[in-house]
Amino acid sequence: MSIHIDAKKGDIAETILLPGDPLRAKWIAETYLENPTLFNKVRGMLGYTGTYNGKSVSVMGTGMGVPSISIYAHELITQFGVKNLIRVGSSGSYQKHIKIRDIVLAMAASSNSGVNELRFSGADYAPTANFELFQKAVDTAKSKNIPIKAGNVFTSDEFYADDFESYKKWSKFGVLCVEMETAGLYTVAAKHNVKALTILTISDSLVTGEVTTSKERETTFNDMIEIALELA
Ligand SMILES: O=P(O)(O)O[C@H]1O[C@H](CO)[C@@H](O)[C@H]1O
Ligand SMILES: O=c1cc[nH]c(=O)[nH]1
Repeated sequence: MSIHIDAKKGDIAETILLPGDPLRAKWIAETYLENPTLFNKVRGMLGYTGTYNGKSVSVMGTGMGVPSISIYAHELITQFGVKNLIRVGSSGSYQKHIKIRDIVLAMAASSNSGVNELRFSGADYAPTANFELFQKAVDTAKSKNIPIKAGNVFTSDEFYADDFESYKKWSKFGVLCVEMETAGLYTVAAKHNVKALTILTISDSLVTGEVTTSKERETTFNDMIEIALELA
């Protein structure tokens, strides 16, 4: 047991899917895993382990934002021996050509989060995806005929930005979309020499104003999950 995860060593698989929403974790476990067993409900952050195509896989919510996912990633890696951390999240599009329900692989994460500025004494650190997981996700998507986009994403500390228009600077510099955890996840994984990848489904667009419902964000987005599960 760690401070935030009520499990024993061995209860959690080496590969874990990490949605922000714990109810999406429950939906993934109940929809895709054989014999899912609940290993955590501390703070309602539901975590399950089951099998997918005969391989042991876990799924657990992370909550929202860099501090929350950093706590869970740290404990999963250091206390439970997790080796492959795959975030499956929702994201807002920054580009006209990135449309609702598109899938984006985060090659790298720009951020306005202060944690790495603090960690690296004011210097820049570029949190990047693990190449092996990235390549496997690209190959899996191709074999399943699932179109994907890939590039730089923005990990924001704000969901409701004071200046809505501020996204346009990132958009101009080629950033594809916004979410709130990847820079933290990639940094913690790198620190501990384990693998991480973020797969996102576009849930809304800052460009067009389109949105999906919270129920859709909880229980759809199957293509992203089907790619992630093949990485186990
Ligand atoms: O759908 P999840 O994985 O929670 O991801 C996105 O959704 C939340 C905001 O609604 C943030 O956590 C953001 O990163
Ligand atoms: O962090 C997020 C996630 C989805 N949509 C957004 O606008 N921001």
